[in-house]
Amino acid sequence: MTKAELTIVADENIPALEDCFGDLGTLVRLPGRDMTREQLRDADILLVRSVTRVNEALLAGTPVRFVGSCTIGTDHLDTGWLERQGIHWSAAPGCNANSVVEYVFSALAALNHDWNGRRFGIVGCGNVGGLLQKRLRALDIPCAVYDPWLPDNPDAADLDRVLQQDVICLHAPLVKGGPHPSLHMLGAEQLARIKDGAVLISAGRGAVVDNRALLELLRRGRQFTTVLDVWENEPDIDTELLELVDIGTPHIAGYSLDGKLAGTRMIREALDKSGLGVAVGAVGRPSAGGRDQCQLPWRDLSRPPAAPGRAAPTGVSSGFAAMAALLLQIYDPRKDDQRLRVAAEGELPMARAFDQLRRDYPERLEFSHYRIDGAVLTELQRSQLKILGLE
Ligand SMILES: NC(=O)C1=CN([C@@H]2O[C@H](COP(=O)(O)OP(=O)(O)OC[C@H]3O[C@@H](n4cnc5c(N)ncnc54)[C@H](O)[C@@H]3O)[C@@H](O)[C@H]2O)C=CC1
Ligand SMILES: O=C(O)C(=O)[C@H](O)COP(=O)(O)O
Repeated sequence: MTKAELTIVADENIPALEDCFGDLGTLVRLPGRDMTREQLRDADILLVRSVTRVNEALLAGTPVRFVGSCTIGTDHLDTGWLERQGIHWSAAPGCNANSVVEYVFSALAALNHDWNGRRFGIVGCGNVGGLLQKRLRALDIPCAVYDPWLPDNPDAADLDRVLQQDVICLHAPLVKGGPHPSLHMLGAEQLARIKDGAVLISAGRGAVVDNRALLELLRRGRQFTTVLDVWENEPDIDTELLELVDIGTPHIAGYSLDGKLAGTRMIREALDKSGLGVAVGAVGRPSAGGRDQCQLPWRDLSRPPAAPGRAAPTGVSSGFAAMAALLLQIYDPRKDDQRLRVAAEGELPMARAFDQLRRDYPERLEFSHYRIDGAVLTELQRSQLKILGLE
């Protein structure tokens, strides 16, 4: 790219855009869900999140040479087509993995479902599932892992065995072809194998679970607890399914501020590495130094938040509930669940309400920003909270 200034078209929901890309040229912010080819007529760089389908229909005939998705998932990118066109692309592997793992523990805390003494099943053991497995191992909690691409995982098991565990966490990407497709990997047959009393947490991609089959099962009164962060047909999710799940959230498991900023920063780094933009940055408008600015939010984040920076005693003084209450002071997924249920009852069509909740998502910082403040906890609980990231 040899233009003095680049045109960067970006999803308006990407944080720190100015900090991370402002030195390169003109930033055009657009709603990600509705981007059109016409809007990319002058774009050199396209920055998206998971809601923009990036394919021939969007990009053919545009000058876009670099596509960056500030997300872990890549199922919205037609990577084959991009590569055939010589369009450089990058996603942000692992950027919000910690946020998703914290969502899992927060959901269990919200359900007052003590993880001690339970057995976990993990489906998909990459950055998210792998981090969850690492935390569980540190907590001395057994787990079984189904990931057909990782047969040597020390906890490797087949899917059936994983579905027999007490807490089943789904973190597989959406894969439609190849030897191990994940589309509807949990259909009626697999869902029927989940034990009564178990907890199913789906935080990978919605269509890994056949939502209709799940709805049928829940309608028939199956007694396992369901936590859905991801849904089929987002943003127009099935509101009857929402009514029947125990916790339902609008695809925000990865929405810690830390995770979102990491996504933006990783894409800037990928752009720099690609060589498509660095030279332009040097001859472009005077800059305070793009990459340094890009670090700024990180320095800000290293300060404890104004309030609350501490998780303090809550009146719940014993057992798992005390530990759960502390975690819920930091992040309580039931608040996201409530907002989604209220939105589903409101005047906006579901799809718009779902997207609006995601766009206006409140700032959420990860556990590592918090310190325990004089709560009455056992040594075991303190060490568990430390493993989860609190001091
Ligand atoms: N709810 C949310 O907010 C978020 C959801 N995600 C989703 O979670 C997915 C996983 O994230 P990462 O672990 O970071 O991705 P990753 O790419 O690091 O790991 C994915 C793992 O899934 C495995 N896998 C592939 N096909 C599978 C199948 N059919 N069955 C079981 N495992 C399979 C792969 O071998 C790999 O180890 C992402 O692809 C994304 O779709 C990611 C971040 C946030
Ligand atoms: O990183 C991913 O993959 C995710 O699922 C994101 O957290 C989803 O966020 P949006 O890209 O849809 O804002």
